[in-house]
Amino acid sequence: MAGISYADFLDRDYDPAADDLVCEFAVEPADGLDVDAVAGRVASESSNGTWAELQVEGTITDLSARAFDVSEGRVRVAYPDALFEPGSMAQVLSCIAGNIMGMKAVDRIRLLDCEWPESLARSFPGPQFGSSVRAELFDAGERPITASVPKPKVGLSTDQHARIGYEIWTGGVDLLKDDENLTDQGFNSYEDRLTESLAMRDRAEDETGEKKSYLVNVTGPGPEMLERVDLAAEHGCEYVMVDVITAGWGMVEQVRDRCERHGLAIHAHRAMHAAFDRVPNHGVSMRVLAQIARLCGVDQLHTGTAGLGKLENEDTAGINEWLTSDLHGLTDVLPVASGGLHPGLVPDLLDALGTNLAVQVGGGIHGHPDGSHAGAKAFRAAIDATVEGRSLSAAAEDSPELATALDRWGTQGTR
Ligand SMILES: O=C(COP(=O)(O)O)[C@H](O)[C@H](O)COP(=O)(O)O
Ligand SMILES: [Mg+2]
Repeated sequence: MAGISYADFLDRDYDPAADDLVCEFAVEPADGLDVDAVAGRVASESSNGTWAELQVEGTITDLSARAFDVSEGRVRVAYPDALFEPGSMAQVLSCIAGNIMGMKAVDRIRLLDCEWPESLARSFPGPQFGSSVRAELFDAGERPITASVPKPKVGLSTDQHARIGYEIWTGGVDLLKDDENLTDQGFNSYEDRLTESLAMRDRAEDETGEKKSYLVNVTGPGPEMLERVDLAAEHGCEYVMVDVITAGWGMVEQVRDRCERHGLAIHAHRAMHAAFDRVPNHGVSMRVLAQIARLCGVDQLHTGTAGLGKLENEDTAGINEWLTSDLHGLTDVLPVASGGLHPGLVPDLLDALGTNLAVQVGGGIHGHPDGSHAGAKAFRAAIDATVEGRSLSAAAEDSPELATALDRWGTQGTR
């Protein structure tokens, strides 16, 4: 028998094994504690220690995490592979972002980044399609794919929603998208919306000769979500949309599994992410949330607008780079820029984020003085011009809709 206490979880000489999960935390020690004391507590509480000294025997300490790289305000912790249930994001997060977030020993603690070893990463499915949808589904060439969410975000009837779909699709947008809080309400039921919107999609495809699709929000009570996925496939949709944070990662894993049976792609909306990542130095970074989403297998993920739109963003470009770089052979994720965008922001957006992207616009299309169809044309004109290297003012000479959008919103960011 040997005693283990917090201090035993700090080991500056530890050299992480190839299959360790290494997590980087920012920590602000509470009054009276130094960073070493906090580092031991973080590794302990997130693996197999507690506040009291425990008498343990055998190899149980093989499952202990080790704080090995400790500097002012920063701690890196290595977690042994055997600590984790393969393929269970809920279990992984209960370790690395669980009790430690509420420890009195720290005033603030933020999980900043993770280095995912191959064994753990490959125990998750990863995306099925990722950024290949741009070429494979939409034949989009060099341009980003485009999406639009009808506004007002809730309250439109099914008929109004589907009609707006028709207007934006025929105006040149690729994807109609449900909003995060539109699911299956009395004013616009899931199944009616799905069938009526897809009927409009078929019409828009016939008229434009372009592929169109629909990001239908399947978020809901657990078993219902899977039924909604089945319905989306039955009715010939290529995607489902999931509010991944509010639905929970276990549910995302189930949806991913069901989508594979049907060959459906997953668009991930991140509503509520800011509850985890907005307060500086506390919570879980958007970078880590994006990593989790990729492992769980979403194909598209909202990652912000590089500060141009209406919502706070954390390092959109860095997160997008991570999502589109190799991760032990897992498929990439197509980043989605959304939130307060309008046509005048497209050049700065693509300059900051490149074109391997989906760009999603709500108010910047439906707030167009001449309506949603004109708004969609203005947005598409801005995308095409930017990709072709033309200025918006030059493009506006050929596109009265773009000229009107630029008169209304200029090229300024939103808030
Ligand atoms: O409704 C919108 C965008 O509407 P609008 O285009 O009118 O602003 C989305 O929910 C945001 O994408 C969320 O933000 P993020 O993409 O940052 O998660
Ligand atoms: Mg929204």
